[in-house]
Amino acid sequence: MPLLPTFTITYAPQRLSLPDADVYLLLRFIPEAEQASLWQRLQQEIAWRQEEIKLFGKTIPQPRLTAWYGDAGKSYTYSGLTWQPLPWIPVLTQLREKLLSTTGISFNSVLLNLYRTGQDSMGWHADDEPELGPSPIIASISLGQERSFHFRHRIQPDVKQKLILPSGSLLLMAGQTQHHWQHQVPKSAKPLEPRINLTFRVIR
Ligand SMILES: O=C(O)CCC(=O)C(=O)O
Ligand SMILES: [Fe+2]
Repeated sequence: MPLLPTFTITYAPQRLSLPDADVYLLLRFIPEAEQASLWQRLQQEIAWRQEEIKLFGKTIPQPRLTAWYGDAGKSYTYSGLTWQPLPWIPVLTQLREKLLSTTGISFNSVLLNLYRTGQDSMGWHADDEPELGPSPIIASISLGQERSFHFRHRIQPDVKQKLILPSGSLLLMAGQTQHHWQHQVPKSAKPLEPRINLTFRVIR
């Protein structure tokens, strides 16, 4: 299997050495002292739901809880369903503003994922829906249990990069990343604590 250069962890934003991709990791986007209260607010204030998905003609519950917030009118079509976002609430508006001051990007929607245990996961996919435009920009914040995050190249699926996303980190995916790469959060056989992930997006 072709090996990509090892990714070294620092606390400055780092660009990953992935070919055909623009991916940056900032490990301490949410300071440690703020993580517990943010976690608590998100757990309590978000309208978490377990949605169903159709897989090979069968309807099954998604292996995680989700919620969708954003500007009115910015709907999103995904798995054949069109989702209307819930209106912004202060805890999410504050994070959106923090992202604006850090990245200069004004995000208008956010998909939240709650991975309850190591058995919750997200399968291989790319966030390349037409409403995300030709170069989707996604800002992904992680809180709680650190989890593995894998990239694989679309036309050379044995070219992979594996990361750990720790609590407080920000992963930015931009440019042509979604065209050339897929990503996943695999299940873990180990018992794991819950993790909340927020993926802020720009819907056209
Ligand atoms: O949980 C994560 O880190 C990834 C979530 C994700 O890929 C998505 O919401 O599209
Ligand atoms: Fe994704």
